[in-house]
Amino acid sequence: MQGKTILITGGTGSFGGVMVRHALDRGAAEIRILSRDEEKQDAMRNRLQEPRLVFHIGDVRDPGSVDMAMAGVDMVFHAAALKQVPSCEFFPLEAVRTNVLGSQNVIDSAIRHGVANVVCLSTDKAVLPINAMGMTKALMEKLVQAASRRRNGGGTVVACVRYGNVMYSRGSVIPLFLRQIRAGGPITVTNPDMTRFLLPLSESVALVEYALNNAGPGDVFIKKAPATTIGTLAEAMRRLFGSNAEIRTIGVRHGEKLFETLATADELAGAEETDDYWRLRMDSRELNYASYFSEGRPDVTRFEDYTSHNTRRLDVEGVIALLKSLPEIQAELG
Ligand SMILES: O=c1ccn([C@@H]2O[C@H](COP(=O)(O)OP(=O)(O)O[C@H]3O[C@H](CO)[C@@H](O)[C@H](O)[C@H]3O)[C@@H](O)[C@H]2O)c(=O)[nH]1
Repeated sequence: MQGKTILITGGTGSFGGVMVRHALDRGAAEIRILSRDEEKQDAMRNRLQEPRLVFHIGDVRDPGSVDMAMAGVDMVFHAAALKQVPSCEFFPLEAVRTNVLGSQNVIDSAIRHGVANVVCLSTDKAVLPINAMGMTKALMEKLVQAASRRRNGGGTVVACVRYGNVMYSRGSVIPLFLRQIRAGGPITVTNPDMTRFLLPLSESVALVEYALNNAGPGDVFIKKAPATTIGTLAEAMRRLFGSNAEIRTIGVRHGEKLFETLATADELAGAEETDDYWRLRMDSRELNYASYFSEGRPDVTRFEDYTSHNTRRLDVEGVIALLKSLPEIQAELG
């Protein structure tokens, strides 16, 4: 990132906040934020007081505003998205407009402007998707791969990262549980046996940087992560903040799964593994169905899906230790 011009779409969100600091530390020459909300931009501008930070009001749905922000950019982190599961269930076309068509606008603009690298942020909910948010993110991954095939591996490298629940991200369950504890309860648990992967925000930034440095066209990068049940998370929060608030089961929300899948057996069969990461290679075969029947993939059965049910499971103590490592929780504990 040293000396580079970086564009972060949706850059005023949780990810953007941490990535901006990281890129500044790494010596970025200019960081552009493309987002819709002038108030959030103003808050970030005042908080950081940083001349290398340049704000663009715009929307990934509007190709013109994307082009304006893209000129002269070296690398793009595409974080703009509709990401709340329930709201996307009620407004699926809005999710298509932002997550699918908006992503295509970003990819097209980056290729047209000769940007070196684009990293698109995807989610475990894009794997075997059942809700509109996940389905539109799955389509975003397909758009990345289609663009990568068309480029025949040259020019702009467009890749994805996929991760599970980012701990303490805006609008997510951990800050909600904390607000409920502060208010004396109840702590509302949808289903205590539901599991989710847990990823500190700092690790999601590290994953994006890893993808930036290692991506080939159309790759998807995954960070191995532990998981926990939501019942365990609620209990860990209660103990950490010395609360005896009631834990109340409220039932699952629209479009929710009991567990999430970060990668399927099929994907893992062709993947490269390191200690911390999986790199899923794009299936770069030609659209030539003759070869599909003569070149099967016998290795698929050696793997099983990588899910929040079968990954390393944290108990209450494990979750408390992870929570204590988060700067936001440290600030709350004082
Ligand atoms: O009052 C509540 C609200 C949520 N949950 C549960 O807490 C977990 C996490 O919920 P939440 O923090 O709302 O996140 P998700 O709906 O899992 O989605 C988040 O995590 C995804 C990755 O899996 C990202 O892609 C999404 O953008 C992000 O909103 C889920 O099991 C919920 O059922 C509760 O138990 N009680």
